[in-house]
Amino acid sequence: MTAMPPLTLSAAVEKVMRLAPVIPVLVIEDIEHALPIAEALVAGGLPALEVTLRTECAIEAIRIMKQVPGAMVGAGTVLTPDDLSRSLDAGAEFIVSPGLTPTLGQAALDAGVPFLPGTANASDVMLALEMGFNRLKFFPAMAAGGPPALKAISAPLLAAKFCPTGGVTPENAAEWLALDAVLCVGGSWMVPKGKPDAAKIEAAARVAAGLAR
Ligand SMILES: O=C(O)C(=O)C[C@H](O)[C@H](O)COP(=O)(O)O
Repeated sequence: MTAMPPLTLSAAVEKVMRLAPVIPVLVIEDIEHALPIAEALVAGGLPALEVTLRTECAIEAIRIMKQVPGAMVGAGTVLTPDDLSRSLDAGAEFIVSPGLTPTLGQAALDAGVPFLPGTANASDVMLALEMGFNRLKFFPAMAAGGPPALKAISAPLLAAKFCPTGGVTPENAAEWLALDAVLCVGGSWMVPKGKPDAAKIEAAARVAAGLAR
């Protein structure tokens, strides 16, 4: 793949972030769950799906979820260039990481893939900006200080826009989405552990998709 210049990649990340107010963060324990979960989330209005590489079947889940019309499937918990390349081989359309290392950032730039690196403080954001990334995850959002922390961090770093993730809930999502620096939030609450209940997942997705921003 030809590497895209960083600005184009930022626009591509922003497109993913603007698909819906919430990006579901998914931990797929059983490959049989992948299709019903993706179908229910997309039906409920959440097309961007982040499949975390925390389970054995995550890479296969990316392949399967991509079959759902309208789904935009990305990989989360991408920690190394090897994780990144396995995700891309499976067809991941965007990459999310809990943090940022120069090695991983460079691998994402070389691959020309939309990349949402995790940041938790001003230095993290400055490193990301230095590398050409300005659409960022804020992680762990609540533990790192919640909305007041992100408001303070983003005030001098105007180029950066965020997807807070980690401790975001249906109760606090609106407060995050009201911040100027926030384009969307990430969260796992729409899909509880265990055998998926498609109707419940779709209903939770519909509420999440209806959040104002
Ligand atoms: O796996 C990753 O790449 C992460 O960075 C962590 C996830 O974003 C959070 O674990 C989601 O947090 P909750 O919505 O509080 O469950």
